[in-house]
Amino acid sequence: MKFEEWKPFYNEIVTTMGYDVMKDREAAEILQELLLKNKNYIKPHYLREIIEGKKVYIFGAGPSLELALKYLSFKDGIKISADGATSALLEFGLVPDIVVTDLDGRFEDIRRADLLGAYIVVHAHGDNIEKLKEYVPQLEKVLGTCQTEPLDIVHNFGGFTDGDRAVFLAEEFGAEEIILVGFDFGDVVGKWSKPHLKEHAPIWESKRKKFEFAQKLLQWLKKNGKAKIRRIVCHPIDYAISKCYIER
Ligand SMILES: Nc1ncnc2c1ncn2[C@@H]1O[C@H](COP(=O)(O)OP(=O)(O)OP(=O)(O)O)[C@@H](O)[C@H]1O
Ligand SMILES: Nc1nc2c(c(=O)[nH]1)N=C(CO)CN2
Ligand SMILES: [Mg+2]
Repeated sequence: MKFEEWKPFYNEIVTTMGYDVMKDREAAEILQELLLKNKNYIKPHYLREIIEGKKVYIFGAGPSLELALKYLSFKDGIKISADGATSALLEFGLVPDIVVTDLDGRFEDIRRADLLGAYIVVHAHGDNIEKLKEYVPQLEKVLGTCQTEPLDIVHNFGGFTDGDRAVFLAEEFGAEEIILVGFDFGDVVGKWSKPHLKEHAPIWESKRKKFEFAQKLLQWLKKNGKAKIRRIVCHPIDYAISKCYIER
């Protein structure tokens, strides 16, 4: 997505969510300085090499993620986890190829994924500056992103929440097919979404607004992008069996 296409979405997000544009810009500058100082940033073409022309599974943190990980194998594609979903993948013995995060998932798991070979796409925004300062120096292979104007080594491919940003990233780097897993949205937030959640939780107001933007952005991309985007849905049949299928 070009920055000019992203701008109207961002303006609406800032107005609805009450974000501070100057702080979002400051976060992007801080992330760029941290990456230059620690020399732990990667060039975007690394991601193109692994994504272009491929089937890409993108894992969100919705409640159905557990059933999908239990009953399906994801061997025939590249795996991108959105933040908290990284913990679930690791729990099921899968290592994501790429993690997309604003660093509010369980950091031990994000760092473990990095050490096991994943590229970590770290997003800078006005409300995660302290996390950037603490965690970015501990990572090895980072691609920086922001939601304001892109900088030399901090990119903006479009997208808002970790989940839909991962989808915009896959589109940007030429994925042929994108399959969403654990993208339930709805009224229940999956327990992997936040480190303090022990169980799936009823949705709170700011998260509901985030989900609305995420869904709107995904609709836009389905219409305007090149990749075919589909979703895996999983329903429990009884305590031992589940039915998972790809939505048409
Ligand atoms: N029901 C759901 N519960 C949790 N995540 C979901 C759900 N449905 C879809 N998702 C997607 O999975 C992604 C998981 O990311 P996660 O919740 O860890 O971080 P996030 O986007 O940074 O959210 P927040 O800003 O609230 O921390 C979300 O960004 C969202 O796009
Ligand atoms: N300023 C600001 N920007 C964001 C935020 C956030 O909490 N604050 N959360 C995001 C991920 O959902 C993406 N962008
Ligand atoms: Mg997050």
